[in-house]
Amino acid sequence: MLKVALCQTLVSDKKLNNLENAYRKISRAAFNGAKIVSLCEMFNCPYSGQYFRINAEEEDDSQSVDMLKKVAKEWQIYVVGGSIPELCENKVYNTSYVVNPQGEIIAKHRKIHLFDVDIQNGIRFKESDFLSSGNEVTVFDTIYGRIGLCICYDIRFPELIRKMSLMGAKMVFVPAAFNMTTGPAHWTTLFRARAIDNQVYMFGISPARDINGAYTSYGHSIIVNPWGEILNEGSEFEDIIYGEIDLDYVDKVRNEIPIYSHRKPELYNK
Ligand SMILES: NC(=O)CCC(=O)C(=O)O
Repeated sequence: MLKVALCQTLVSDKKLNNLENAYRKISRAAFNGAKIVSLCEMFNCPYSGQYFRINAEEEDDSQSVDMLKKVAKEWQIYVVGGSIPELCENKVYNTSYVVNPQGEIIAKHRKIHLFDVDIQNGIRFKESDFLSSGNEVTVFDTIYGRIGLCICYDIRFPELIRKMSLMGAKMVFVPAAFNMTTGPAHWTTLFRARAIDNQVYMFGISPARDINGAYTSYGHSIIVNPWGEILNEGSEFEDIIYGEIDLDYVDKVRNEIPIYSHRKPELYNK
């Protein structure tokens, strides 16, 4: 069994506090036996347009990435570093870094699908006013097997998670920050759907809810198994959510309902 932890941190506009809080939470999760620990989307600044550029960091000059490397090496764990605003050639990306137990970056995902929505009597957000989009599907290898990685709104694109599964991912991490319109409506269903669709473990990592913040996250970080069952789900408050993962169970479900050998891509991949 593999112990995974999701750190649902309360993110403020004080970057150093956010980094210290993330460092403490990751350390506690590792102390409690987690071997893979993940943070939420934009763990170093609030998920709100005005904070992205002023908190953006270049990869080789990044306090946030340095913290991820340090804590991963100290505790000999994998850290899925939620996401941060990444500055590159004057563009800002919503980027997730993954660090191995040696403290090296082994993956980097730039959010592909930007959250541009306008819901009547609900949330209006235009991420593309502030951020540029990535254009690569991200999977990475660990001693526990291949893992897929995408960010928040990316989960709404089933083809993306299917692609990761076809590339061999048995677990998919989704640092995210759903809100009070779409969170209650879709969060749980999306994670369960992607888990059942692809027979993978799905991990959703949210910031804690800050009702006074510029953006109110839903919270409810979640772990779903390949059968679509919720193994653990957080509340709206700060917390660490743990899950015991059995990767043989992925194979069991895939053998029992062999969708990968039954699929007929020649009919629908046109
Ligand atoms: N940060 C995001 O991409 C938010 C996505 C979201 O809330 C959704 O409903 O999708």
